[in-house]
Amino acid sequence: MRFSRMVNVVGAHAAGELNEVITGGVLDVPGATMFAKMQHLERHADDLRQFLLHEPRGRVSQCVNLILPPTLPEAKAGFVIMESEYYVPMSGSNTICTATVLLETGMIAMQEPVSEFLLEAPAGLVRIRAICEGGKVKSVTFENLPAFVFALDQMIEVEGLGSLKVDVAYGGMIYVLVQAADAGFAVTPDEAAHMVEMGERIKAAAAQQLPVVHPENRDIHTINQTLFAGPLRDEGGQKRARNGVIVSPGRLDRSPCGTGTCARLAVMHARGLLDVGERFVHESIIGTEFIGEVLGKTEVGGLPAIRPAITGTAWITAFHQYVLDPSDPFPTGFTLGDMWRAHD
Ligand SMILES: O=C(O)[C@H]1NCC[C@@H]1O
Repeated sequence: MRFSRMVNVVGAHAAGELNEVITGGVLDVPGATMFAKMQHLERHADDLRQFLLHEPRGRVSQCVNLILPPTLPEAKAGFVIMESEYYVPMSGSNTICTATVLLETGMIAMQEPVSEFLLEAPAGLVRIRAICEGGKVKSVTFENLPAFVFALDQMIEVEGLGSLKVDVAYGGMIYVLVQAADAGFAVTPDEAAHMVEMGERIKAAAAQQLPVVHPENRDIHTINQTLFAGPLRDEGGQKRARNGVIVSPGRLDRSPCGTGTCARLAVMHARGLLDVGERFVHESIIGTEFIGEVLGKTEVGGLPAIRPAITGTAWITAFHQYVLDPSDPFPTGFTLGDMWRAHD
């Protein structure tokens, strides 16, 4: 049998979120920057993303990353992040999985006890510091691109919820942040389906009523994730909170969400709730954790911003070789509205 496509993929999860990594079977992609490579895939070669993420090969609650040669000489590798419906400039759980797979498969030489290198995401350079022991990546800390607040305490109208107070912030993607209690949620697993329903409605309402554009990259615009923020707690001097992020086309991030955590760090810092040098433990709806930290202050396009860092751990789950039989009627898969919510 001759297959028309063979793609090697390493399965990995960070804090429960499955973010697989393509390690073979795909050549370099045209584009002078990682962002341009991402746009090339989006506009001219989206079949790879659909082949891997749509059914019957993929599932709605996963992402996949394509490792590419970097365009910036200081980076060890580049990667493009593919999600269920689109490409994103940055993602926390995907960065942790990609760094772990690069090190644990030897694509980047592991140094124990600490491996440090730069990865080139579409949004820019990300500094990786991985704690390694006995061939295992025990944790990955990455310094994200600067995170900043677009607006605090905005009122939006949401069908079925009425008026809702929200914040809007960038953490690698653009988030609408809602106090979970204001929408009636405690961020517990039994609420997951209802949170998705409401989160998608809040996202659509916020995207329409609060248009925003990244001040330095006009191709990054529009709110595309909802973060339900659980109440801030202080446990023995450690600040922590639960949260739930609704990812398109309508499912909960299994991890505490790295980019969402960065957006929340920016909001907390802007409200005086978290200082430079302070750590914040963010918990997911399934009880897993990422640690966030404000490394320093900076600015983006004239807006005050922070330099956030996120720490988490990933585990390899599988080595797949996905193939396409030329007679397969679903070369780019399919989606069905029982799990893949349809959008208006
Ligand atoms: O950690 C994050 O930033 C994300 N996790 C899956 C969806 C988001 O990209």
